[in-house]
Amino acid sequence: MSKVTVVGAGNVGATVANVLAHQDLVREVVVLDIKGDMARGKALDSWQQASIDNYSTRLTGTENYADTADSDIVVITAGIPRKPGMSRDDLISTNAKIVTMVTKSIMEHSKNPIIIVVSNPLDVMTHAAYKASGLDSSRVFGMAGILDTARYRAFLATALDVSPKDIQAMLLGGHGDTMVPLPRYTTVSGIPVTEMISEEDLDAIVDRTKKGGGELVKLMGTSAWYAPGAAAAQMVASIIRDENRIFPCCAKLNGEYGMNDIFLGVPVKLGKEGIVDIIELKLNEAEMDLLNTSADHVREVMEVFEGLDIS
Ligand SMILES: NC(=O)C1=CN([C@@H]2O[C@H](COP(=O)(O)OP(=O)(O)OC[C@H]3O[C@@H](n4cnc5c(N)ncnc54)[C@H](O)[C@@H]3O)[C@@H](O)[C@H]2O)C=CC1
Ligand SMILES: O=C([O-])CC(=O)C(=O)O
Repeated sequence: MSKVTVVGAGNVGATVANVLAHQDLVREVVVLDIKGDMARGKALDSWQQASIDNYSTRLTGTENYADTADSDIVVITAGIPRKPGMSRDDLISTNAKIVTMVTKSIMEHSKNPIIIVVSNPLDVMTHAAYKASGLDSSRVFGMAGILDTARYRAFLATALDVSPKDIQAMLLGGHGDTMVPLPRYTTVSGIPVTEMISEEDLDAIVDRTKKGGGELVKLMGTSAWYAPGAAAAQMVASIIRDENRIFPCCAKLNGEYGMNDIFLGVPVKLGKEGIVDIIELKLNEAEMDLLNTSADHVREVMEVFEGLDIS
């Protein structure tokens, strides 16, 4: 495995490329954007950082899909981000066209890549890429849960005054305000989080996590990029290293959690062929209700997608 393409050289795409280069895991990262000079500029800037930060990964920028030929992994970040007052779902008509077009162009030059989708609204854009690619669903999935749990872990680390490194957490559902952080599956160095924080404080953190993307949009006028970029790069690393790490990712369900034909955040094992396994948690009734509500919301956005004229 040695070639990764990142589509979109904006805030998230440039960060994914830069973090990946720092991991020094792949021979080549190609950054593609309709703004070719922006892609070339950001790739060149990152490449000029190589001797300072000690990596060999070669970065190049382009607007030409021929340069993405034979990519092992493609990370799609192309599309518009939201502005204050918007929901991720408001991006659908613009981003559905972009993600579909990008995926088709990628598939003209790479036979069997793994595609990681980042563009929003995430769950439905992952479906769009899956549909446009014709790839097996084990090779097309979305980044959201690593970011959402990272926010949850950061808020908990602040509240408990501990390192975020020691907080382990799982989260399910769509990448929106209906996402389902799981306190029952949250530990601090093996200690159940519920033994370390009051129910009231934990509820407030769960609520803040659900709205975590919006909090940053409000602060910055556009959406986040450092943690999202690092999260996508972490998925790439698990695949390249064939590590079988378990992360919450947006995956196509084939009967798991009693659902079919829907892309939703669930724990998956990520290895060199993509999703090796989807892990089914033994949810209690309240958790299952929350997951069903989140799935219903994703289905509503799917209906909007099905009604769009993408061609
Ligand atoms: N899944 C997640 O957790 C997250 C998702 N996002 C989403 O990622 C997407 C990108 O966000 P940012 O990087 O902040 O936006 P940005 O505006 O900084 O960058 C987007 C880039 O996409 C490029 N682009 C647009 N159409 C294209 C096309 N047809 N082909 C190639 N490139 C194209 C633009 O020229 C621009 O450089 C947004 O949809 C945003 O909502 C952002 C953060 C987290
Ligand atoms: O909030 C947004 O629009 C971008 C995103 O998905 C996130 O940062 O979680």
